[in-house]
Amino acid sequence: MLLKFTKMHGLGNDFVVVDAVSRKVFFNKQQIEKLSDRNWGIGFDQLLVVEPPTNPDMDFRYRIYNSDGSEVEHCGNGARCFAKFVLDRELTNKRIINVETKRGAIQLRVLDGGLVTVDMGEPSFDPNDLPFTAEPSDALYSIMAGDVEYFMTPVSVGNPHAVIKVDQLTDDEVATVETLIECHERFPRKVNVGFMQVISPDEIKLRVYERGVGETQACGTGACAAVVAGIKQGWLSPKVTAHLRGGDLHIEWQGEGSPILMTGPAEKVFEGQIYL
Ligand SMILES: N[C@@H](CCC[C@H](N)C(=O)O)C(=O)O
Repeated sequence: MLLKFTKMHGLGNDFVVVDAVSRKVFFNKQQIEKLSDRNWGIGFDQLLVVEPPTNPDMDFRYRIYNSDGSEVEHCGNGARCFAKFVLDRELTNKRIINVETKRGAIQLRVLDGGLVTVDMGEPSFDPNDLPFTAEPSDALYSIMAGDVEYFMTPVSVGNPHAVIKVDQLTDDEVATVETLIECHERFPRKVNVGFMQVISPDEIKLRVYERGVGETQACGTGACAAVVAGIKQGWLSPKVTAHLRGGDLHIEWQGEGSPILMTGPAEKVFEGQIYL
């Protein structure tokens, strides 16, 4: 089968986006792994599959797969690219788009100038929601990664994140987390790991080692998790700019009971076709 796709990115977090509204398309794990391979396939961090909604109140459903073939609940950078994709392809002309994801319903608002604001829903700090094996607590949680003890905040924004505050971001830390924290036995469904440096109450630097992918140029849900963790711990104010390797995201959270709002860009790189 010849598969038509669009290559997109949100701050360098890259995606292959497929229109499964106009024509049904299904992928198995092996196909996704092969397509995601940067030597043998197209190469991407996540595959986004745009489908018709199953709920009549929604405009679309979209499914998200990591490059290792695992299906995930939520993808912040992907949601913005999804909005640009459905508008560019004239699958909708709405600028407020309601979408079903594995995490539940999300709302996307396309702003003048092309930026997209995503209502990411409410975060949860309950370890059971990630899941993370621990008794709920307001303090930081200690976790051993090899010989090193890290102190982290577990956050679910639909997908699981461990947020670790560091004084200075270094390559070493990010490189060692793969098996040590992402696959730690206390995270039975694995975890995305964010290392956050607080620059001021409204500015952070962040690097994220993504579950099922590795370190990416940017992670939207990771930025949301880091900011809400920082607000909860009293380090950050409600509106924060997150500097990621690929650029900046603007995150707003007014506290318990409020949704997280994430604003950032979405770019198309090219269109292509490949035999599946
Ligand atoms: N790149 C994404 C997150 C994608 C999913 C993540 N790797 C997971 O497994 O939960 C983003 O921009 O949020």
